[in-house]
Amino acid sequence: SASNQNGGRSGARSLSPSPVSDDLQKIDVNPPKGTRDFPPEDMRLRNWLFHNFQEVSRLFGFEEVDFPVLESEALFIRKAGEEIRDQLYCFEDRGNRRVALRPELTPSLARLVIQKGKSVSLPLKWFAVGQCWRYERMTRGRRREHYQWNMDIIGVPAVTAEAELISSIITFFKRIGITASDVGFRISSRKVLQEVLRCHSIPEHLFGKVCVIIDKIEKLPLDVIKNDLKSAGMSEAAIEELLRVLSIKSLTELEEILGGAGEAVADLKLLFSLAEKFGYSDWIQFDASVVRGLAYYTGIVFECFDRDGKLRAICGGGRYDQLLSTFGGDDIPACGFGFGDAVILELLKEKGLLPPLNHQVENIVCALDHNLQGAASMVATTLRGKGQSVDLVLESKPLKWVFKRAARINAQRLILVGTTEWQKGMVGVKILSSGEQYEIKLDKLE
Ligand SMILES: Nc1ccc(Br)nc1
Repeated sequence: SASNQNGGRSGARSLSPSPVSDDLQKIDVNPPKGTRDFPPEDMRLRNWLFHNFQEVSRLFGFEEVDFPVLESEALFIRKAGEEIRDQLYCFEDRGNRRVALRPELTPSLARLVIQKGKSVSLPLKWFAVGQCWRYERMTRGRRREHYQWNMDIIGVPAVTAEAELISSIITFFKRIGITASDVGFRISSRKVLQEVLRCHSIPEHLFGKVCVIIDKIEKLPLDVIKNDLKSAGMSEAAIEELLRVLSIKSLTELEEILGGAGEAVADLKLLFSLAEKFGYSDWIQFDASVVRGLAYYTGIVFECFDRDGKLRAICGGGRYDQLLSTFGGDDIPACGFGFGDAVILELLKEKGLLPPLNHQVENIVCALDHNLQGAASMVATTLRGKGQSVDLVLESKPLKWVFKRAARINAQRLILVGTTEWQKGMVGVKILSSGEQYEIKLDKLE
């Protein structure tokens, strides 16, 4: 027989609504390419990590700030050929504005400092933990978002600020069990590059572009680096001298080449002597090849690496004394770092240092009769009022189910609300670890 639109026989009118309407469609339940969900077990690890970020920031007297994930694209448009620019997650909004998902936090921080102007007193010590984005066309399976911890000191020209920032990162590492045997900091100053470029009369405006090219020295063949430097306007002689200086691994040798009068050597010597006083000399080394890939750094730059050499940089940062003035703000010195949430977790996994983090609830409360559901809600509310966590069983369930759930949520106590006990104003308590059980007046329960 002919089937009607509901798949039934002709003449027989289906009373139920059509099984499949136009609105229903099977959606992709995975998150967008390059992004992550945080189911409870991953969220617990993320919260643990962020709690340590926040605790260290508190120990160092920093104030928390945040900014919109969506920013004007103009904040990130720099002409130095940075990867961060090539991968900008940008679009035109419905108001025809060019906007971007922030790829980093520093420009937003600079914008807010300028916005605050004279209403804030320097130095500012601000920190943020925020999601940052990049759009990689060729998703080589790489992520398009990560969370970054940033700490920034605004208004301090001396390298005491950089020494403090490095100390904060080391404090974080110590909190989570990472030692100087696991990781190290490579430290240099872009003033090294600057002094070499000046010796060869390379114009200042090429500085950022040259730094971005040099940052790729470990990732690209040397002849590509040389060609890029030549295209950027450097002579063969300047390139050779630059590469020679970049291979220096000791401050003594650097001083021999650059002399002791320049800012680069002075800054680095002071930083290493402060490190001695902080007690973290074992964590750091001078390495002239460190330049970092952001165009706006102007002085000390540093990055943290895993000594086994298996992972990408764990974090990085430096001084950016010109950024605020390039945004039209005053000439205010600044330095900071970014610390992503991904590589550190890979390192902790490598080192067997991931913390055991289970869901835990102090109480599971269950009515033994459906007429006592209200009473169970009162018990739950009483306990919650005393700061106790409660998983309230919300439907009539067999006790076997309740015990299974109690085990699954790592409940410490089972509170049973039964008719006989409740008539006496009492509830049943079972300590799930020991099996001990007793009855108690509700107002005595704590
Ligand atoms: N800048 C940036 C943003 C997002 C990811 Br994932 N990596 C780097």
